[in-house]
Amino acid sequence: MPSGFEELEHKKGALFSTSEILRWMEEELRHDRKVLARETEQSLQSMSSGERKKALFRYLMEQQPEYLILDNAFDNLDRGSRDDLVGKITVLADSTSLIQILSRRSDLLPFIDKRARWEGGELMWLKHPEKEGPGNDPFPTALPPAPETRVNTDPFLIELRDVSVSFGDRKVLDRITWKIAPGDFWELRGPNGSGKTTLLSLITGDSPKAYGQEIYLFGNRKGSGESVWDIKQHIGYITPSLTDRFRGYHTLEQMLISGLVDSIGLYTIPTEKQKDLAGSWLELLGLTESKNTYFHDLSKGQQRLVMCARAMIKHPLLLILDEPTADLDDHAAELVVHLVNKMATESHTAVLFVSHREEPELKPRGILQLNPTEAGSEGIILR
Ligand SMILES: Nc1ncnc2c1ncn2[C@@H]1O[C@H](COP(=O)(O)OP(=O)(O)OP(=O)(O)O)[C@@H](O)[C@H]1O
Repeated sequence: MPSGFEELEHKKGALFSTSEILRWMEEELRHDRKVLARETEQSLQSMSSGERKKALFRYLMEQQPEYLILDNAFDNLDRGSRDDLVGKITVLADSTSLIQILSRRSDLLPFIDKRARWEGGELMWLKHPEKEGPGNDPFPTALPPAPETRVNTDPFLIELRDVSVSFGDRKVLDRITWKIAPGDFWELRGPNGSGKTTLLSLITGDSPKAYGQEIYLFGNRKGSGESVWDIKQHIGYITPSLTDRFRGYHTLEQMLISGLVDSIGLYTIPTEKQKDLAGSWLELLGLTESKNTYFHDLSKGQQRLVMCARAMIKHPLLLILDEPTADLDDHAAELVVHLVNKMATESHTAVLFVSHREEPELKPRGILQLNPTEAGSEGIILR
């Protein structure tokens, strides 16, 4: 037991974390055993991240732990689900010891009275609240140019007309009409389970639910014979889980160049032109000295910046950033938001930012809000 936690030594503890959810998902897939959501037919895999968190919390409460570790408990939660969880935790705090691990200062529960910082492999107990970091422009150089000029004559990259999606009886999207034009900067908002991931999968060509609907992707009507590849070649995409697909040893330079050839890892010898372009991105990120460093040796925040740069390096027509600040601390999240603002303003790429957490520094020019109703979520354009 680390110093400071001796009183919990022989007590029964429980862990509320994303890794626990992943563990139960694995259990469900491998052994076909439902533990977290026994009362529903639905698999954990198909649940929204908010629904999974609720299921884990319910299960842990049944175990009646004497202390509970909350590992970034509010990541991936919208405001309503977060308030709901804060309420439950506040009640629990009367009878149970809590250890809150957090990366974003705004997540700190008001009644947590002892604080420590994890630094250099050690726990440092804090006497005073920490100060905010400085807010200078972290990326002063210009955005590296597109490797080739693309000619796009379509007025809209994406067009959805009255698109509805249901899974069995569950109505998820209700008559969504939305257009993304070249160079737009959109934020997609909506509470947990409102259908954000479902909507993204219609745009990326990954959902069979797109068939038979009026959806136009990069000038083609969906279902007109285009392949998923035809769609994906126009899209740069990141989700936090994409990082997990890069197993093995890839240097930063290789990681960036792999974004030009759309591969997970680099299996061709890069040209000098590709190396120069990767060099310009490394300079922008302040990582020039680290060009031969392995991606997995970077901090999580640096990895996320590199993943954003990798998705943007070819200046795709559409860049989709799905929860790009999830699991990051304040400073790292701020850097990602600055980089996204820069990519949106200094390029012709349309940017779509999806996040539960309101990022105050994000400067989208349009917001699509999904509002759940009985008939599925309606899409409201806020700006
Ligand atoms: N394959 C599926 N089968 C059954 N239900 C599904 C399936 N995929 C999604 N759903 C349901 O559709 C709803 C919308 O899910 P979706 O993942 O799109 O929401 P979300 O807004 O991305 O949520 P979150 O922000 O929590 O990730 C949820 O209630 C989810 O359980």
